Amino acid sequence: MSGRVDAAAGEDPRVGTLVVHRRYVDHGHAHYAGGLVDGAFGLALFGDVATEMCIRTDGDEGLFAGYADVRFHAPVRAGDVVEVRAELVRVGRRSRDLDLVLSVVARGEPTAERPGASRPVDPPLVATTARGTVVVPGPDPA
Ligand SMILES: C[C@H](N)CC(=O)SCCNC(=O)CCNC(=O)[C@H](O)C(C)(C)COP(=O)(O)OP(=O)(O)OC[C@H]1O[C@@H](n2cnc3c(N)ncnc32)[C@H](O)[C@@H]1OP(=O)(O)O
Repeated sequence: MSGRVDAAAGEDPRVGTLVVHRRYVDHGHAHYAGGLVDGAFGLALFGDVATEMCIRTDGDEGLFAGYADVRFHAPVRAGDVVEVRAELVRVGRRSRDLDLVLSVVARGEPTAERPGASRPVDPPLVATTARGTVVVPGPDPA
């Protein structure tokens, strides 16, 4: 897995912070016909990228409070390489809202002759999107 963080200007200086992870979808995750991966796999990756976001913005792993508007736009398959992005879009007192996107950036195309054949997916295929809310600890009482 790789990670990258950028910050952009916003009302709260943390708004616009971006965290990106990449991950190979190993064949142990294939759950349905055709190597299809279950939707919960993507939600677990959203949890990981949200955790790094909380670490970056608040010095704590945070806790996921909920998801809104989870959408599965396209399948994720074993052998894919996926990119997961979290962008901080709102900072509350202890809550933080994240826009979450999982895209397929490479996909396996195995054949009998070349079982390892795979190609980059360009532009990336948006597979799953959601809005998530995480909660971090409040400031220590003085
Ligand atoms: C990102 C993680 N590292 C990885 C995970 O995925 S953790 C695994 C899944 N999550 C959990 O197991 C968390 C279980 N839930 C809890 O522990 C608690 O419910 C909570 C910590 C998430 C919230 O509890 P509490 O601290 O008592 O909340 P409040 O004091 O009432 O509210 C604090 C702020 O959070 C907002 N909020 C609370 N619940 C929700 C919700 N379901 N959806 C959206 N927002 C929620 C609440 O509005 C407060 O916001 P502000 O502080 O005013 O900004």
